[in-house]
Amino acid sequence: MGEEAPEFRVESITLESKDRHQNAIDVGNKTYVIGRSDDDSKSPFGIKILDKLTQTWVVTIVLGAQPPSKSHSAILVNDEKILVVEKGVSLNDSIWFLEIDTPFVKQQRKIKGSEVVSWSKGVLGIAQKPVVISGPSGVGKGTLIAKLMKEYPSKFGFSVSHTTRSPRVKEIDGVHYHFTGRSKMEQDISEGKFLEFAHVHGNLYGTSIEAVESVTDEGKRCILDIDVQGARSVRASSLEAIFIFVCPPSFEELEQRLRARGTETEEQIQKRLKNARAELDQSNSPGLFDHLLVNDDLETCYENLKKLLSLDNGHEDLDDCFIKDGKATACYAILSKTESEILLQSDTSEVEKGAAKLLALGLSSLTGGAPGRTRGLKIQSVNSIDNGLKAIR
Ligand SMILES: Nc1nc2c(ncn2[C@@H]2O[C@H](COP(=O)(O)OP(=O)(O)O)[C@@H](O)[C@H]2O)c(=O)[nH]1
Ligand SMILES: Nc1ncnc2c1ncn2[C@@H]1O[C@H](COP(=O)(O)OP(=O)(O)O)[C@@H](O)[C@H]1O
Repeated sequence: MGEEAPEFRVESITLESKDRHQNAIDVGNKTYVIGRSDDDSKSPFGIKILDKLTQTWVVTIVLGAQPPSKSHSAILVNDEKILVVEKGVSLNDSIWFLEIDTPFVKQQRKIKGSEVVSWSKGVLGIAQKPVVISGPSGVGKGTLIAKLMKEYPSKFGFSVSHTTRSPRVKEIDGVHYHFTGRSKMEQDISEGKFLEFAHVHGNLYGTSIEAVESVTDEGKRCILDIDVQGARSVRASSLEAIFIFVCPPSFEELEQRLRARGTETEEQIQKRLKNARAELDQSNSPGLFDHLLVNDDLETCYENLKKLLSLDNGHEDLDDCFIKDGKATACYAILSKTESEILLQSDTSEVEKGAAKLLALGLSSLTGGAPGRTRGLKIQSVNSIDNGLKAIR
């Protein structure tokens, strides 16, 4: 959670501050003041909003992971978000969006009854859609996912959920789940760190935004094993995914598999079976699941799952960006803007070291956004100012 500005009247504020650590952006009746108020690089990266009509600071909740606290430049992209470009960090870490009025921010404003803004980190290229796998306990979701991860370790990554349930004998913290306490998890949920959460079989389960984004950042396709309530929440979120429901061949077979697994007490098995009936009923909810898979013979089901995944035409187009070395330190500042592109200019000293003088940042194919990353950024180097002007015309 970010800094909360106290509500007090201000007679005037100096918005044209030369302080390179702070920017002021006017949007309608508000002024967004972004950055540190002093030269101390350890001080937090603050956001303050001034209501220009009443000349008061608005108490604001800041959601999302924050940019590194370096110097930056900022520009309004549209009514929904502000682009913030950090200097002195790697290019991969330098592009951020402060969402001020996106659908997510509007929803959070309603929920929290307070002014809300949210950070979303900009990421080059488009990732493949995550895959949500749901189905009753004991149907074989974990078995299918384990097979997929074993056969394609570099293609798929598992979204490690948080849960308040106790670990089973062979489960490893951080691998199968992040095992956590209820109050800590509830606190993180209230701070907007979770994409979805649900009470399942008497425990709290949830997918943190970081769990999904860290898999996608590695260039892998993310697999989520979540219950039907979670699938519904993800459907309603900004995360575009493919939704698969795994059914048992019969209820008796499901019961047998649950018992044979031997990981639950009789009481827990009964609870899981009762919930299974409700989940099976919901699998036909209109518009919820894209595919139903029957897990009768394991190998046949696995082959069908693979077919479904290769049918999807999501694609990684990381190759169509010019900048391959996103890890090198970047010292770019915003130079100008059009509808679809923003031109970034590098420090002279960095240009002498071989950095491109100008970069064109394409904004036309952005996807996602808070509470996760903003994807689909395209960056191209531009050889000269003349070309740069052509690029932004
Ligand atoms: N909504 C939601 N459900 C989850 C999450 N992680 C696991 N689940 C679901 O919680 C239920 C119980 O999972 P678990 O305790 O591992 O038992 P199992 O399904 O019997 O193996 C399953 O339906 C999972 O799909 C999560 O992050 N969010
Ligand atoms: N097609 C199948 N036929 C028979 N047993 C299966 C099949 N798929 C999974 N199993 C077994 O059923 C049990 C439950 O599977 P699991 O993957 O743990 O289910 P889930 O993750 O959906 O709760 C495990 O012991 C697993 O080995």
